[in-house]
Amino acid sequence: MNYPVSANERWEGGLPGDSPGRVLLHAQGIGKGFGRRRVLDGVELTVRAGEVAAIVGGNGAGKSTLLKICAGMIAPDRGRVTVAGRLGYCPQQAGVFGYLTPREHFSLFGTGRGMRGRAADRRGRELAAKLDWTVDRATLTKDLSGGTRQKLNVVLSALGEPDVLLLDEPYQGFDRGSYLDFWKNVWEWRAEGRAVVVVTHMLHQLDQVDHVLDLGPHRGAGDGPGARGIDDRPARSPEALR
Ligand SMILES: Nc1ncnc2c1ncn2[C@@H]1O[C@H](COP(=O)(O)OP(=O)(O)OP(=O)(O)O)[C@@H](O)[C@H]1O
Repeated sequence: MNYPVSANERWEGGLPGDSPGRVLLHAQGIGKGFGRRRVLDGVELTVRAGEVAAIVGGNGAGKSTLLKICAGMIAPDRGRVTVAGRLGYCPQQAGVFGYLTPREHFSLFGTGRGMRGRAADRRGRELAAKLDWTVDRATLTKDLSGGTRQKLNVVLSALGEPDVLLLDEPYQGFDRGSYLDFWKNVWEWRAEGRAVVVVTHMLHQLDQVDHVLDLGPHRGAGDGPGARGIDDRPARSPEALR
């Protein structure tokens, strides 16, 4: 998806009151089910330039499903998603190749986004360094540790300077220092005017994000969807979510 946001488009979901940036991601009335199970129902998410949104909820609440819909990986049953600009998506399961090195990934993914191979390699290593990862030339991706493979996943999503970053539990396997580095990157991306959406089970950072979309606890099949729609107020404190 690479649709411009038209100035006269009428959003139904309401917009954050005091955020200056233009809308970069707008998910409107999203509904999705699998078989008889409704997972998402009427979910709204609006993220402007320079904002960070967190998607929280219990296992099976539909967080990854919503992100995949926003990334254009799967279609919603109802509703629509509008993305302005370039999109970077970090899936929960890394889509990487075991017999390529990380640097080969940088070139491959970067050139796919219009970068020159060398520039992509350089930028990939810069982004890796920001996660405290010094990339060597020889190690194959299959031989990376789980946390480092996940860093590769994050770096690949951020290559090509996307306007909208969708990150699905991106720090799995990170040590504490790398976890803090990751959030530093998020604040930098926000400062650069990107829109960042993070699916997370970690509630510590929620008082620092601009929006929290709480998809509620997973209640099991038959209890209806966990999705309750966007909380488009300023982010609640972690205490409020417990
Ligand atoms: N392709 C699919 N086919 C059938 N059911 C699916 C499919 N994808 C997801 N589901 C179901 O939809 C529900 C929501 O899944 P999803 O992965 O979005 O949850 P989640 O909130 O990301 O969970 P977790 O916190 O465990 O990662 C689950 O019950 C899951 O089994």
